[in-house]
Amino acid sequence: MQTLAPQPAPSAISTTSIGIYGSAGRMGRAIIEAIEAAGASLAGGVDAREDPNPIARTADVLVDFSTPSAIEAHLAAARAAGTAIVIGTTGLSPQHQSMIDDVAKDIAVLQTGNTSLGVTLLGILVREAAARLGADWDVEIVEMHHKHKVDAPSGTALLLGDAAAKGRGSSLAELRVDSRAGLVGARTEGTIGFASLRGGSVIGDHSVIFAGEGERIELNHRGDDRSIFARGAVRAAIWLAGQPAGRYRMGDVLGL
Ligand SMILES: NC(=O)C1=CN([C@@H]2O[C@H](COP(=O)(O)OP(=O)(O)OC[C@H]3O[C@@H](n4cnc5c(N)ncnc54)[C@H](OP(=O)(O)O)[C@@H]3O)[C@@H](O)[C@H]2O)C=CC1
Ligand SMILES: O=C(O)C1=N[C@H](C(=O)O)C[C@H](O)C1
Repeated sequence: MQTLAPQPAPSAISTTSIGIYGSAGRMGRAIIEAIEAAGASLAGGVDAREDPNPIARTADVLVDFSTPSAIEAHLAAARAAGTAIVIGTTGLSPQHQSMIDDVAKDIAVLQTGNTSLGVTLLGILVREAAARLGADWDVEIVEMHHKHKVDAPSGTALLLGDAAAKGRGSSLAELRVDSRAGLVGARTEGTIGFASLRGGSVIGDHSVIFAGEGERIELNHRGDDRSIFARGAVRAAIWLAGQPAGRYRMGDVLGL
């Protein structure tokens, strides 16, 4: 396992001006507070049915916590203005991922299902555990979120599943099994299962379970407050604003 050398949180007041796609939403509001706390400035916010282009031209960097159907227009606006963008929106399709790869040829793009420090580290631990435990250790991922969440499995669950699949030298597309119901048959060895729970005001809980014969390892993350995502998103934005074109990960920002 590599030695972890986390980068300290930036202490100097940032002068970066940040534009938000999805500014009136739960995350948008938390990000406005985090921008203020970081001493950065808010270039403005855009929500549904508003033109995404003007803010892309005035902001130093954009953050997107909106909805998958808006991603194409937001990427196009960022690319046309030459402005870096952090994408936190989840529920993205493989087509969205291809669009992001394409736009990242021209501008800096960081896409992640979770901007928190804790989940970024958890992804590394999951990959390591999956690599060290044999394929006879079954991997199951359980997530719970608030009742308003519209996508499942969560972006974080998929990020953690991807880490486990990579640890096994494979891809999540090959191993993924979504929630089971009915006479589904016995578990296929090597697959990665997902279960999604929804209710109340849960901010975001994730468990990665490695189940072996007679023993079990569980790696958990519990989010108590949206500020963990908002702080990470602002930190990522400030960092990304200075980067050349390319596709980046939260681990690049945090030095993990
Ligand atoms: N990566 C991470 O760390 C995290 C990711 N997320 C993800 O962020 C996304 C947003 O979550 P949350 O804030 O809870 O959701 P909300 O529904 O509270 O907010 C979504 C916002 O996006 C706006 N919106 C909708 N369509 C557009 C559009 N075409 N252009 C611009 N804005 C638009 C909505 O505006 P209106 O109300 O007018 O429709 C709303 O203000 C989700 O995909 C969620 O999973 C959430 C937390 C952490
Ligand atoms: O919609 C949410 O709230 C969250 N979404 C992200 C996800 O899909 O994983 C991150 C976090 O868990 C909260």
